[in-house]
Amino acid sequence: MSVSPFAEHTTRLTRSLINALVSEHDDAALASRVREIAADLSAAAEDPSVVEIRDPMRPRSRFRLDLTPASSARNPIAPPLEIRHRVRGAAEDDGTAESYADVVLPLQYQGPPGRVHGGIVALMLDQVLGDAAHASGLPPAFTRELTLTYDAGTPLNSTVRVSGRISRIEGRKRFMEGEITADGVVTARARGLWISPREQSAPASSRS
Ligand SMILES: CCCCCCCCCC(=O)SCCNC(=O)CCNC(=O)[C@H](O)C(C)(C)COP(=O)(O)OP(=O)(O)OC[C@H]1O[C@@H](n2cnc3c(N)ncnc32)[C@H](O)[C@@H]1OP(=O)(O)O
Repeated sequence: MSVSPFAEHTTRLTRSLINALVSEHDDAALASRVREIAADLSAAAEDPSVVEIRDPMRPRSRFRLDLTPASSARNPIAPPLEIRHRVRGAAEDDGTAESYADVVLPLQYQGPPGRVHGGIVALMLDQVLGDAAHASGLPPAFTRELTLTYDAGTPLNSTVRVSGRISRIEGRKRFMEGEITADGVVTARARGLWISPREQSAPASSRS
């Protein structure tokens, strides 16, 4: 579902406010940024219908009404995770359907200095693997198990790619795998199990 320009603009300004809070340690500098952001918020709220934004997110997530703290365009605590779909080709050339997002994480997502917090790494992989688990025609499923391996720091302030795909399906169970790469180097890997609740899967006679 698309998000209005006003809602997305307000989300972006709120992200800027969050960023100011973690970036500015001097109250005078913080106050200056707060005044600017407040003025922008007020100006947009004067007439939401005329608000325009550059490069709007085009949510392609399989979750129709995405309000999650992982990828919603109207939830400012979410990383700006615009999930897309592709079939791996060329270099990989295995024809596997994949969900992926290219994302830049600013300072509010920091764990160790200069690196993305491990919980945020897990959040993004959970969301992208969850999206991939809902490839067309498959019923809703929940994360049952998620195992992370942190191979290297995931950098802040530069584009990283979060990818996920189905490795195999057994009845109600979907085994998933994915990773985060920075400049083509894997920084974190995830393996997980998604399960459809019994009532959402096939009729009783064909349950697995
Ligand atoms: C509108 C936008 C929406 C956006 C949604 C975004 C979602 C983002 C991701 C999430 O946050 S999901 C939320 C976090 N996860 C949960 O809340 C799930 C909590 N768990 C459950 O609700 C239930 O455990 C679940 C529905 C997943 C499964 O319940 P069941 O009672 O149907 O499972 P059951 O224990 O019977 O296990 C099913 C099968 O898997 C097997 N199994 C369980 N754990 C396993 C494991 N770890 N490895 C291998 N097999 C396993 C289990 O043995 C069994 O095998 P059999 O069918 O052969 O008997």
